[in-house]
Amino acid sequence: MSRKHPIIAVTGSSGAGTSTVKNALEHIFHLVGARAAFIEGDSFHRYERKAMAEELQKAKEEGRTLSHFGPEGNLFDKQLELFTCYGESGTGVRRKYIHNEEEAARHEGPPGTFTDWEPIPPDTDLLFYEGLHGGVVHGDIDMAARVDLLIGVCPTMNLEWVQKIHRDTRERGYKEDDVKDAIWRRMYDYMHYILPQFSRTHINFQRIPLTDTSNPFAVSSIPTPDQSLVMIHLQKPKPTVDYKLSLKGLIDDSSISGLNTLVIPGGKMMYAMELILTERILGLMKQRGHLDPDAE
Ligand SMILES: Nc1ncnc2c1ncn2[C@@H]1O[C@H](COP(=O)(O)OP(=O)(O)OP(=O)(O)O)[C@@H](O)[C@H]1O
Ligand SMILES: O=C(CO)[C@H](O)[C@H](O)COP(=O)(O)O
Repeated sequence: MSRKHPIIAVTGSSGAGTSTVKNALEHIFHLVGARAAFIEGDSFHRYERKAMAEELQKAKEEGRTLSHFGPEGNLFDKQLELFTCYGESGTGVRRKYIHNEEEAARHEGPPGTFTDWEPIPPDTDLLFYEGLHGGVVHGDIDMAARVDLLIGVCPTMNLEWVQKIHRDTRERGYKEDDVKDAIWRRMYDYMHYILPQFSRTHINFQRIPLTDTSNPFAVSSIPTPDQSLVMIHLQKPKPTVDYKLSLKGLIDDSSISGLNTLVIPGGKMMYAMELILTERILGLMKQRGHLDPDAE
């Protein structure tokens, strides 16, 4: 945690929709005049694609677990180094993992490789991490402890798979069977490193489909916002009754379903995020003594 150099992290599994939520956050940063250093979680993978395939084969022969969800597949120490360094001095290094041809053209490197490490831009107001491990805890590594605002994006599991299957087959060129294998291979690490993060978050957003996603591999299109609800769990700080009631009043057709949970129509998710997160981000900006006077 850092008053002077805060860190905001959006954490979720592959296909959960963290990149989509990043767009809402970018909009809020623009509204409040916050300059952010953007960090992509996939850039902390340990191996490039070809090396990962070789390591996966070795792990299979040796009966070891290896996936992009766990410590063997990622440089948690390097990510912690960035979070620590940024919190202390507002500096650090970043790189990108190039997923496909489109990104390859943008970053001048082949798909499945990393760009070089480079310093993050100077004079930013906050660091924004989006990826798999914003709140991971493993051994001596406690990423969550370094994060000032940790947001979980966790659709119901079937919907998460639907989104991953669509994205990987349509945008990343994988076959359905490859995606099936990847989901299966990652399950141990999913349970041990991805899921526990959602108990450390400040807020979780969980999209709930209202169409039949019972067989994710047979779903022809991703449920639209109108075909879903969103559960918002306000974990830290615990919201007051007045705050919950005011949110309910501001979001049409919402309901309070539990002590700290609100359910809203799927189409209102971006609005709700703006409503809830803008205030929290303004709070972080105030703490560091940097606030655009027009932002409120
Ligand atoms: N709220 C949403 N409504 C409809 N579709 C969504 C929503 N969120 C995500 N999707 C769809 O799900 C797929 C995965 O979303 P996205 O790329 O944001 O996931 P991700 O968590 O960033 O994945 P990764 O970290 O692996 O890149 C995309 O096709 C996206 O359009
Ligand atoms: O989205 C992912 C993790 O969040 C990808 O699975 C990961 O980045 C590796 O990509 P690829 O298998 O295409 O090399």
